[in-house]
Amino acid sequence: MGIIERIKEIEAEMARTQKNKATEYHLGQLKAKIAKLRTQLLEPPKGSSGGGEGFEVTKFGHGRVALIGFPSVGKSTLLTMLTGTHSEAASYEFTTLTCIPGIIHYNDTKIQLLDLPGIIEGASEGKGRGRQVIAVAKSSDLVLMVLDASKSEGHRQILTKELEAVGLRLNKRPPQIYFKKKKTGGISFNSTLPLTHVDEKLCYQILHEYKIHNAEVLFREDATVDDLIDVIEGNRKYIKCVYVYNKIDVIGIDDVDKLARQPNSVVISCNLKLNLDRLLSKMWEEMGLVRVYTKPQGQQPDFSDPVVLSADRGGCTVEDFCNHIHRSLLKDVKYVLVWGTSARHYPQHCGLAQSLQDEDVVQIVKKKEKEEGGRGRFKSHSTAPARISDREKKAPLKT
Ligand SMILES: Nc1nc2c(ncn2[C@@H]2O[C@H](COP(=O)(O)OP(=O)(O)OP(=O)(O)O)[C@@H](O)[C@H]2O)c(=O)[nH]1
Ligand SMILES: [K+]
Ligand SMILES: [Mg+2]
Repeated sequence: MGIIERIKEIEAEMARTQKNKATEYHLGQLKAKIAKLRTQLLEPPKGSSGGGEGFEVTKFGHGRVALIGFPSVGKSTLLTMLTGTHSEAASYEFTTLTCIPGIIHYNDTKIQLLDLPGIIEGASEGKGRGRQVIAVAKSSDLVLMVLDASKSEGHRQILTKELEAVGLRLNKRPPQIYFKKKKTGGISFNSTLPLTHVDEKLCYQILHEYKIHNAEVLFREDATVDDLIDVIEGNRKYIKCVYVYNKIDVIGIDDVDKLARQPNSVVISCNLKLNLDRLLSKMWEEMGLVRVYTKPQGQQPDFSDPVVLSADRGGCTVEDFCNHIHRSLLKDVKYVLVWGTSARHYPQHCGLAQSLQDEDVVQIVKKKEKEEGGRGRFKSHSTAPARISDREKKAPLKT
């Protein structure tokens, strides 16, 4: 029997099993069995390179965003509108067959947007080009789930399920469970609060299913058995997702209003160019990019050429900033001066651990180098943290 058939069989058994206290342990065990099989399913077949032809696109820019959705929801139309790169759009399904990259220029950063073939129910099991598409989604920093506003609301759930089946977790953070395999000592099970979903016996049973007999487990939240399995599997990918309802030109205003109120959702129409600005600003917000402007001593910062950092990828402390400029820079840094929202006063002397925020201005003071006199406008020691305003960007920063 193939892996997919075995998954189907266990799923059928779970559906047959009534949920109650007595079956709880058995159901937990079945969940773990399915998770193990799904992980097996993800392993690339022997002898293959893993990727898929037409799907190996080099990362480019400050972040990567993938367009995921059913066929003909308007993904290619959207890519063409946002990036200017042409991607064939047509009224028939599966117009797009490979991964097509474009670049969005936004807030002086470059964001790679990827158009992909439509996926269908069963994609996680290899239907259509589902597996390649999902692999690209996993390599992204943000997923835009494109939905047809005129179609069933159920599509959002079906797609979410497909993505979850291959270990993607949308708009979730990793469960607060500490888990460490040991060589000896048996299993130690603890929690920092009362648990309502998982008890010691269930945890032992799940670990047993994974043939783990020595480990330390500490629940720091009231997590579920699915959370525990995610932590044991350890291969889950937590990605932000914005739900994009396209084609609002063909539905009534009441329905548009309802969709727009869903969490993490933006309603648009490519045909009428409606609300694309809102989509871009939502995308920007979710990516959490941090632009930092370098101010050479005695000169103006170049406000068109930021160093772009991210808390999720690589971090955004002063140290990360220095490493970004040059690996060897760090050893020469005495301290840095920071202007912007992360500074308590202007300018603030900061160490390497200081976190930077979007639109901060940083001057690096090297060892043996004299710091700037601080005569300029930013020396004004204002106590309220403030964002470098557009006006200030245009005005000369005399120092
Ligand atoms: N009414 C309406 N139609 C749209 C809109 N955006 C795209 N379409 C149409 O929807 C159809 C499918 O568009 P595509 O961009 O090819 O969709 P896709 O998601 O890339 O499709 P596949 O590549 O086949 O998965 C085309 O006929 C588009 O003209 C919109 O905002 N409103
Ligand atoms: K299409
Ligand atoms: Mg397409």
